[in-house]
Amino acid sequence: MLSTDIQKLENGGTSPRETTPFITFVLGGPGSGKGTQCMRIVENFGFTHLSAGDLLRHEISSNSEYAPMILNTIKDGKIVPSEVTVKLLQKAIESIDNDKFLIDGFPRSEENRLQYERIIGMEPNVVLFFDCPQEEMVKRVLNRRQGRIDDNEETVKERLKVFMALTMPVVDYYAKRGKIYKIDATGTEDEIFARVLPAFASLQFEMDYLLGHLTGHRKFTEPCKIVRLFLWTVWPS
Ligand SMILES: Nc1ncnc2c1ncn2[C@@H]1O[C@H](COP(=O)(O)OP(=O)(O)OP(=O)(O)O)[C@@H](O)[C@H]1O
Ligand SMILES: Nc1ccn([C@H]2C[C@H](O)[C@@H](COP(=O)(O)O)O2)c(=O)n1
Repeated sequence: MLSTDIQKLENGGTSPRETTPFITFVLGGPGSGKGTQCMRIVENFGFTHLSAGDLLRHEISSNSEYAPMILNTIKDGKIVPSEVTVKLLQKAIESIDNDKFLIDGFPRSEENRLQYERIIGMEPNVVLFFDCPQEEMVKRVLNRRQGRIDDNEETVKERLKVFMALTMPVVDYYAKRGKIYKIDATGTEDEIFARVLPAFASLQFEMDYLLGHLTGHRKFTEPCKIVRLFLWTVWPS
């Protein structure tokens, strides 16, 4: 057995990395605009976008052993067993050479979250929550017209029920830990992205610091900015 394989087992299956990646979970109801905004975050901040739904749809189209079960679960608007989804995420994270991941549509339930903690274990640094009224989500899903088997009135009703019953407790869990960044997901795509931008602008220093990307003069000037901001907060002039 290679030493990297041993380390892999000790890490619960995840390959050793030089730095722990910066992980952002992206949550919100069906059609709240998660995927749309993730594309913009990728363009602007260099994240790799991993959509749990896309990984599962890819399994269906590649006819894997799980394909029939995943297809039926998605058709019914329910949640695929966490072992399957977490394994797909783990494989994707291990195979991609980036240190910033946007994990979209995950964790969808407490079971998803616990399985992720057991197998992958990298704490999310921040959790974006796209907050959208149900009527707007239904309108967007029914207008999507991308041929998805779950974009119909009956399935969307079930997905909304599942979202309220199983995903909202995950949002509450991260809110209690101060990790939720809630975004009003109404309005145009541009208006919503304008609300997303400040989240990443304020995280830029933390990301660069944790990932060891502060180089040259920024090693000195960035901590100085934080100290100045702190002093200004305590003793505004
Ligand atoms: N601000 C917006 N206003 C109107 N339509 C939007 C807006 N943002 C996204 N859409 C459209 O709504 C549909 C759903 O958006 P998107 O796929 O990004 O949502 P999602 O949260 O990823 O959905 P799901 O969880 O069902 O995959 C898409 O057709 C998208 O083009
Ligand atoms: N963590 C997840 C993510 C997705 N699914 C299934 C059930 C969803 O309705 C469907 C589509 O996902 P979306 O593209 O809307 O994010 O995929 C799941 O079971 N577990």
